[in-house]
Amino acid sequence: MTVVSLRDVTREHGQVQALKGVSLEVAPGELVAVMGPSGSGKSTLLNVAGGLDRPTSGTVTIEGEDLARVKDLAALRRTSVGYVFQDLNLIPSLTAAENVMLPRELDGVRSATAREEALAVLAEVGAGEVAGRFPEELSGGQRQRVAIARALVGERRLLLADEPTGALDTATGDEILQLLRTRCDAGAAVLLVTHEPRYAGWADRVVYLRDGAIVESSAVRLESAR
Ligand SMILES: Nc1ncnc2c1ncn2[C@@H]1O[C@H](COP(=O)(O)OP(=O)(O)OP(=O)(O)O)[C@@H](O)[C@H]1O
Repeated sequence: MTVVSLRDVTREHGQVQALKGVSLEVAPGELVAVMGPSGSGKSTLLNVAGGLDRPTSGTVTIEGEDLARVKDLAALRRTSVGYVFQDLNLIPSLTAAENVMLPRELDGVRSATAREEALAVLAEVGAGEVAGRFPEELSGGQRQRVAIARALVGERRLLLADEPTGALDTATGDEILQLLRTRCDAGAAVLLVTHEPRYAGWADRVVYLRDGAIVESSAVRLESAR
């Protein structure tokens, strides 16, 4: 079964057609890079795919569930979808571990269990030693790892990453991509927005958007990039 499927999706903002009939499916274990010029609809595609934004027309399904029919979309998002945003959105008054625990606690997982899970996933992303620190005490790369840990916790099957390598140096960016790739190889589906051909080289498939439409889709998976 595909993890996420978009069928003939449009998204209009007033006169602006951010997406014009996009169809896309991402399977378990597949990393799809989304590329295209600024304003081509990449972030809109990601938001619609993850149920953060609703399409004007067309259908979005996550693990077979039509998002238009899901009663508790927030709960589905918390259990199935992990987001890594450009601006990270870490909560400044919470430590790294508490930030990672939060989505699990919102799902009713006991604090002690949520903490154990958070510490395990922070260790997995190489941020175990900063678990007790607040976001402002972390470097950009550490913050990004914490944000990724928060997206991974709870074994969510769909990961959406919008320029997760942002302003990071190449070595740190490669490590972040490696983390996404590892989760993907373990069965998650990943949609990655990137401007960098270097990072698209980690993908199984690259989808190019222009003016809200997919203009090209190509298999890549350059083994030499890894
Ligand atoms: N809330 C909104 N209201 C009005 N227009 C919007 C809104 N969100 C996006 N748009 C417009 O939709 C189009 C697609 O925007 P989107 O952010 O998806 O592009 P993008 O490819 O992610 O761009 P970038 O690479 O610069 O982040 C743009 O023309 C943008 O101005």
